[in-house]
Amino acid sequence: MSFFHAGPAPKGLGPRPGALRDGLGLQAGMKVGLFGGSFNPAHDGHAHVAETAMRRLDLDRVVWLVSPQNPLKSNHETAPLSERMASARGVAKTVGPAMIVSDFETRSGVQWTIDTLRLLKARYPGVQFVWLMGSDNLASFHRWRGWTDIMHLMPVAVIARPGSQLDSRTAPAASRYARFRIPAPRAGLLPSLQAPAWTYLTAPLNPRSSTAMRATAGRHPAEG
Ligand SMILES: Nc1ncnc2c1ncn2[C@@H]1O[C@H](COP(=O)(O)OP(=O)(O)OP(=O)(O)O)[C@@H](O)[C@H]1O
Ligand SMILES: O=C(O)c1ccc[n+]([C@@H]2O[C@H](COP(=O)([O-])O)[C@@H](O)[C@H]2O)c1
Repeated sequence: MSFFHAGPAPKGLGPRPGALRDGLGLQAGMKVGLFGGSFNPAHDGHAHVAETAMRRLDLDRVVWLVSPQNPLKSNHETAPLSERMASARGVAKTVGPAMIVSDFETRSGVQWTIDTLRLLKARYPGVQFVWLMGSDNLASFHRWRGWTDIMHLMPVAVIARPGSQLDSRTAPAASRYARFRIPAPRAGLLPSLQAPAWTYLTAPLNPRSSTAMRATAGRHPAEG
């Protein structure tokens, strides 16, 4: 199992003996954010999501799950996994030692988030997981495979992203699960709640996107 801790484990939360063999080094009782992404490349918007979730949900760890390939995106622009892992490691390091960057999905041969989350829940029964995503993904969440199963599997925290806030608040997933929404000031309770439970964390916003970074990187210097 390949994984990467972005620094020494925080004091008192180091992996127990044998934890490295388990893969991610997660221990029962930990509150852990699962942050899936293409990270093509990673950027400070991702750091913003991880930091916001750590602070507002009072998490012990955030696992950056570098996806083999978003099943809803075209693969022709997706950089090799090794490059995206390196990119995610570089950015995760800026957030701190509670970040874990993992190719768990590739190693496990899964692509759909529902399968990933079921595997992780089965493997770490005592861990309190929360699925993390930007609000653009809440807007299209009803198109994900088994999205209602995801809602019933673990709590979900949505971090506001510029350009998708209105969309996501009126999204089918938001309406369908409106009565399970936890007000943001009580988001610290989320990891310990039984699913379905979700929250929407607003402001401050970070405008960065991988698409914009790829566009800039691809532009000829003379184009400015
Ligand atoms: N600036 C941001 N603010 C809030 N959430 C973000 C931000 N950037 C990315 N995310 C979230 O991070 C997760 C992984 O995103 P991803 O790796 O696809 O980056 P991206 O910038 O959205 O990429 P692309 O532009 O290629 O679609 C998604 O849940 C996405 O919503
Ligand atoms: O399982 C699905 O149907 C599904 C559809 C779209 C995206 N996802 C996951 O959502 C996460 C964010 O994807 P992306 O490409 O926006 O970074 C990543 O872990 C994807 O595997 C999952």
